[in-house]
Amino acid sequence: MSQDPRIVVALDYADAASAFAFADRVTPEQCRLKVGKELFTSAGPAVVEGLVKRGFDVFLDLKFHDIPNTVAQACKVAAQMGVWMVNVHASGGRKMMETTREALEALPQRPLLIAVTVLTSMDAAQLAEIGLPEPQVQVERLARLTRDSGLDGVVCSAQEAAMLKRVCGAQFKLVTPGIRPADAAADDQSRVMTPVAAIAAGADYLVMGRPITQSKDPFATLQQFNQQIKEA
Ligand SMILES: O=c1ccn([C@@H]2O[C@H](COP(=O)(O)O)[C@@H](O)[C@H]2O)c(=O)[nH]1
Repeated sequence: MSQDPRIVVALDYADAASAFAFADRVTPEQCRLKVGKELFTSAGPAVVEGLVKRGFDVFLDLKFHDIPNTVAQACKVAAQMGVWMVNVHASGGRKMMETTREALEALPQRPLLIAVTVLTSMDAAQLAEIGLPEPQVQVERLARLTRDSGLDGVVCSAQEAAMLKRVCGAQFKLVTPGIRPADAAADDQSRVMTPVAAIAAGADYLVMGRPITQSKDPFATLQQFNQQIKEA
C-alpha cells in the first residue's frame, strides 16, 4: 500500500463518532483524512486530535478568509493540533497569505499551507454573477498570487491541473475536490473530473467525500479508487 496516499477522504459527518467509525476501518497508508466545516463546528479540535493520534495526515479544511493577523493566528492554532495541511482563501490577498506563511515558518514544525482559488462548485455563470472572469482565468490569477506569496499549493478543480502544473511548476501542490466517477451524480459540484483523469492531469491529492462516504460499501469503494489510481 502507498506511503503517500493520493486520496484525501472528506469526513463530512455531523459528529465525531461517525468520523472515528470511518477512521477505525481504514489505515493511514490507504488515505489521508479531511476535517471540514461541518465536522469541526460539531466536534471541535478533539476530533482533529483524535485522528492525528490515530496516525492520519489530517487536512483541516476551514478555508480561512479574514484580515492577515486573524488568519495567521488561526493557522498557528491549527498547526499546534498537528495537522498535515491547512488552508486559506487566496482572495484574502497577498498580505494575508504572506503573513500566515511567516507565522507558520516561525514554528518548529509546520503544516503545508495552501489556498483555495475558485470553489469547485462554481461555474462560469456563477463567477460572472459576482463579477469575475471564467474559471481558468480566475484560477490561474489566484494560483500565481498564491505561489508568489510563498505558499505550498492551491485547491483547484482537476480541470485546471494541467494548466497550473505548467504555470506554477511541478513542486506546487494541487489539491483537487470535485472528483466524481464517470457514472456518478455531480451533486453540487460543477467542475468535476474522474479520479484517473485527475491524476493524469497532474493533481497531487484527490479530495473525495460523498462518492466514498455515501457509497454502499465505503471501504471497498476506497480500495477500488486506490487500485484505479495505481493502475493509471
Ligand atoms: O473548492 C472546493 C473546496 C473544498 N471542497 C470540499 O471538498 C469536499 C468535497 O466533497 P464531495 O462530497 O466529494 O463533493 C467537501 O468537503 C467540500 O467542502 C470542495 O468541494 N470544493
